Amino acid sequence: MSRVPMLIGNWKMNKTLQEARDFAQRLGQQSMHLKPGCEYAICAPYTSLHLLRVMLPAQVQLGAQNVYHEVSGAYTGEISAPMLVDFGTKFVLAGHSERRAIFGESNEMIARKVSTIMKAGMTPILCVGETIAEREAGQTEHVVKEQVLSGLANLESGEVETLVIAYEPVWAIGTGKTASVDDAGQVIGWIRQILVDQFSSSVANHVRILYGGSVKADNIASFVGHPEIDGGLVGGASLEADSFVGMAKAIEGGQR
Ligand SMILES: O=C[C@H](O)COP(=O)(O)O
Repeated sequence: MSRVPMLIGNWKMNKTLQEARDFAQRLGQQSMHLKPGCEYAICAPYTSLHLLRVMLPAQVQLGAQNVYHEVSGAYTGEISAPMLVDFGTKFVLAGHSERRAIFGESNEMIARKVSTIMKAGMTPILCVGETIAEREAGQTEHVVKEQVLSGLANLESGEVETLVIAYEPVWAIGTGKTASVDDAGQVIGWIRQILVDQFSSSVANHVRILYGGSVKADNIASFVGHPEIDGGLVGGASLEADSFVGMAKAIEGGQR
């Protein structure tokens, strides 16, 4: 089956309101380049969500970078899924390697977030990927399998087929080093096989699996051109509207 490719920006902890406004204005001026054959979203800091909801071109959906698994209560500093739904948020990242490494999120916590996001009617983007030490020790397949299976542990098959997975080798994030298209395609192929074994071929064929790690306008088409890779989760290159549009054009111009 053919899956609609995705271009998802992750701003991480970047942009004041003025900077977010400048981005949205510039993107709006070029929105004719955001063609319907691809799905677009920006995962912004909470502080920019309202502004982006108002200002982003209609083709670009709203995403958040994190959520807490409880709905309300005494959890100082946290944001719940219903609060994100209020802003019109469609996607929420779960298990980004920066959350795992810097904030100590375990596979179990990530699984709770994934089901919370799904139950609230939003789409989780479950991020998985090995460190350089794990890759060099030949553990990539094992690590990714554990992250995928534990991340999805609280979902039914019908829920799994609507979610998005992002394979982001930790050593390729923000470093300028990308995985080769073949290596990324191989790991994403393993992930799809895990979904076949655990759920069914039909579920596995629906799930979009993205590559992330130093993706930009001049390399995204080669990733999306690989039959297993359904788009990009992009950090640095999503911060400028021109570069976001450059990636959209590259996907549109690529062979898929
Ligand atoms: O979520 C995005 C990834 O961490 C990739 O970031 P990057 O494109 O800056 O390498």
